[in-house]
Amino acid sequence: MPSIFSYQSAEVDWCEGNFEHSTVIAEYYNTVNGTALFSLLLLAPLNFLVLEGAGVGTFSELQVNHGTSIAYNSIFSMYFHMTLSYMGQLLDELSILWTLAAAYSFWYPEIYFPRCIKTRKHFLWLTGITTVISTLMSFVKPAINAYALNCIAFHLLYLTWRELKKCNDKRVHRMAATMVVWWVLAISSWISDRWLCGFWQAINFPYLHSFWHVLIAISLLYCFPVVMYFDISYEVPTFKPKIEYWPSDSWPVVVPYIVLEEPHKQC
Ligand SMILES: CCCCCCCC/C=C\CCCCCCCC(=O)N[C@@H](CO)[C@H](O)/C=C/CCCCCCCCCCCCC
Ligand SMILES: [Ca+2]
Ligand SMILES: [Zn+2]
Repeated sequence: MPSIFSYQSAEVDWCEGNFEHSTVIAEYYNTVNGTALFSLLLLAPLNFLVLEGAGVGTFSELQVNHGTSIAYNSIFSMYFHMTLSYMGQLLDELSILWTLAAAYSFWYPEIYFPRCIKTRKHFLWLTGITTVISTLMSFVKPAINAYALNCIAFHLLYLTWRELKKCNDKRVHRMAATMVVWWVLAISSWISDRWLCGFWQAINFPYLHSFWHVLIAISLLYCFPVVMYFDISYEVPTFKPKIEYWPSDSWPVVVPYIVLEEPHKQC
């Protein structure tokens, strides 16, 4: 019986051939492109500086904490693709589950709480209990965990749509549209790698999962400011958040971030 740390003991094996470029790294390109998530960490210092300057410390702390958990996602993803071990798969999936749980706990707008939940503290308990149960269930059939995690994106899409209906800030609509386009490209790559591997191998291009890593990281780069925009609108209604791009709007490659303007609430 192989150990849970053994190479290739995971239930899942991605389309890229194993040990083709290295004797210690099972899926070379999937491992290397796992670093794409680190690029998300750019967001943490940028928003930290801007929001701290405006005296809204709590948001920046959350950003930094979130940056840390995304760093873990990135490290566990690389470990998984390097070893294709059962432990690697669970660390990868469970770190995503707990990062999403933390994001929901802090940023899920109160107006969408279930009727029986009256305070954010109660919501924290609900999220915590749901996450612990999901963690235990994830050992039953690890191969379906990633599908379940991907379904959460549909809930995020639904929330974004509900919020956009109430919002007339064109920059937010544009940012949300950009996030969705990158996510569609990302999820198409992920599904294609899983379901059409024979085809990609036949044309000698089994690298779609490594594209997923980069595309989902870009989508999240746009997702965070959208989520923060709505959170600030609810939590600090005296400020009006505004989406800005670094280094400027006109550059082809930009990092989005939030600045705060007083007073007025638009969404
Ligand atoms: C009010 C809630 C706000 C939520 C904000 C979003 C917080 C993001 C939290 C987690 C980051 C996810 C990091 C992804 C790591 C990918 C690692 C990876 O590739 N793992 C694969 C194996 O290597 C595995 O098969 C993939 C599993 C599926 C992961 C699904 C993640 C969904 C994240 C939601 C993305 C939303 C983007 C915009 C949606 C329209
Ligand atoms: Ca493989
Ligand atoms: Zn991966």
